[in-house]
Amino acid sequence: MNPEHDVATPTAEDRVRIFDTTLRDGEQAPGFSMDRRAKLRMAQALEALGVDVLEAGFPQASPDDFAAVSEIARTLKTTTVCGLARCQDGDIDTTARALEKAQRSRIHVFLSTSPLHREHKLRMSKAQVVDAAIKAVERAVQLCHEVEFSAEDALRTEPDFLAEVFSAAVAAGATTLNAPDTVGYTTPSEMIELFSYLRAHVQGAEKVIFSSHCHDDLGMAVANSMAAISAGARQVECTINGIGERAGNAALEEIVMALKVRAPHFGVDTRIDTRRLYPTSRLLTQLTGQAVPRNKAIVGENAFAHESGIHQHGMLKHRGTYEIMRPQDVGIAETKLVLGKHSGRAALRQRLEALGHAPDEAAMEDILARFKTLADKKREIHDEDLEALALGQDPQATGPWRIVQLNSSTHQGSASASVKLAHDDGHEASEAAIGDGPVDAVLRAIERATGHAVELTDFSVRAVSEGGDAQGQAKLTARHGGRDWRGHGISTDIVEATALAALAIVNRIERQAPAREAAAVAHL
Ligand SMILES: CC(=O)SCCNC(=O)CCNC(=O)[C@H](O)C(C)(C)COP(=O)(O)OP(=O)(O)OC[C@H]1O[C@@H](n2cnc3c(N)ncnc32)[C@H](O)[C@@H]1OP(=O)(O)O
Ligand SMILES: CC(C)C(=O)C(=O)O
Ligand SMILES: [Mg+2]
Repeated sequence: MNPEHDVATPTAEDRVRIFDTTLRDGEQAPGFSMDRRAKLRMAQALEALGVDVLEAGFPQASPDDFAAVSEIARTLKTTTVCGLARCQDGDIDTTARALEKAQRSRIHVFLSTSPLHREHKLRMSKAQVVDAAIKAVERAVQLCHEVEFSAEDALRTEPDFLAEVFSAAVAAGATTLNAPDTVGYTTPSEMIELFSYLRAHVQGAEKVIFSSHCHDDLGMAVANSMAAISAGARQVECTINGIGERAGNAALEEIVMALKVRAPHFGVDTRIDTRRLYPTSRLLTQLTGQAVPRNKAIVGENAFAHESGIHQHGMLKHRGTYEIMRPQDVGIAETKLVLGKHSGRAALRQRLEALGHAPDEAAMEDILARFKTLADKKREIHDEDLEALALGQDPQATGPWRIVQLNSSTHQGSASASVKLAHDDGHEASEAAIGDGPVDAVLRAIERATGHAVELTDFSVRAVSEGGDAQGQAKLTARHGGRDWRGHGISTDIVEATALAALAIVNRIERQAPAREAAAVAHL
């Protein structure tokens, strides 16, 4: 790329308003419904993130959505709170009531303008559409601080008719004009063409803010939003993690970071505190139960993780070789070099050294060979595997402890568990414990029986098969001796899966302790 071309044409306004619709368009997609408590929590996080306008819901949709919008309107301090309404008196009045307590309120009225929607969905003529838009904006203007008008399916609307509707909406009092690509059909060059056309042909264009609202059906929502910005849009509508109808909306975090990382190219900025992007994304996944893909830009688990040796080697020399932004800038603690079958010597040695091992060249060759064999079998190699390799042990060994018997029960809020364990040296240990739940109780019983105290730092259970006898996989991370240890167990019973995972950790600790002591003595 020639850096000389990397400069945007300067525009009069250098700030893009972020209009977040996670709680409206995002929430209306299957699988993403949130109740009002969840919506309020998310709204507070979005205000802390620094969004300019927060579309809190569609108050006419349901009593709970009305209550959610009202509560958000009452709670937020600096963010403009917005509610969506059809061009119908009932919707507009309900939305106004929901927004009554907002420090700054916006009613967002919308109406389809494309021929397909006019003829088949609304059964309205062009004149009727213009008339309905004017009446709705005029009514809304009386009831809130500011009004946004959206021409649904704008990108499949005749441009001259779109300019006519928008001109009428401005005359009626709308101050933001939104041209949504409702079905994610358009391309970046078409976006530039349309926004340039609208800015030149809408009467009163100089008094209003043009906005884009892109869907991701063809995977171009963010690219189209960026194109709209480069053609003068100064509001973009987007959602955390890109959630929204069908394939979703443009992802907020991607737009914001594109504007930041490529600042000289776009020449405009936002008010977003980018360090809150990752925590906000995580909060949404917790509230909806919908995880983001590992390879999701900015907030996915792999966004700042590298497994391949060539990339890891480059990263160890200069992080700029394979990362265009710092993880800390989006709220992620650090870059991860994940060890797997694609890794090489450089990353392996770096991790071994971090764990306190300094193998010479010959030992390193041996560890590398065993590492590759293990990595072919196991997807990721963790610190405890490396420890075993460095200490000349078999990382896939099991024991010395195994479960002979396990019982757990829950009664009126209290849980207890008992375990009988057998050790390779022939002795058996039986212990019982109570806990906050059966999982906690079984962990306490195992600690007592084995004599190893482990502090649980992460715990997850997920189904690995379907049906009534589905297998559950428990994954535990525990802190012991100043480092993390991982274990996993699979069973149709999640308490047993947890016990197996805990025992895997205890066994690793016990297998490695004598070898580590011997290694330490050998170094003296
Ligand atoms: C592109 C978008 O994302 S638009 C927003 C989509 N979001 C939602 O629909 C979520 C909330 N929606 C709802 O809860 C319900 O659909 C409601 C409460 C709005 C309406 O429910 P109902 O009255 O039962 O109508 P229904 O949903 O079956 O059909 C929609 C009606 O709105 C009309 N309509 C659609 N858009 C508009 C509009 N912008 N302005 C005026 N009328 C509209 C349709 O023509 C249809 O009218 P009809 O009942 O006279 O045929
Ligand atoms: C209501 C409008 C803005 C919308 O969500 C769309 O057209 O996609
Ligand atoms: Mg939409």
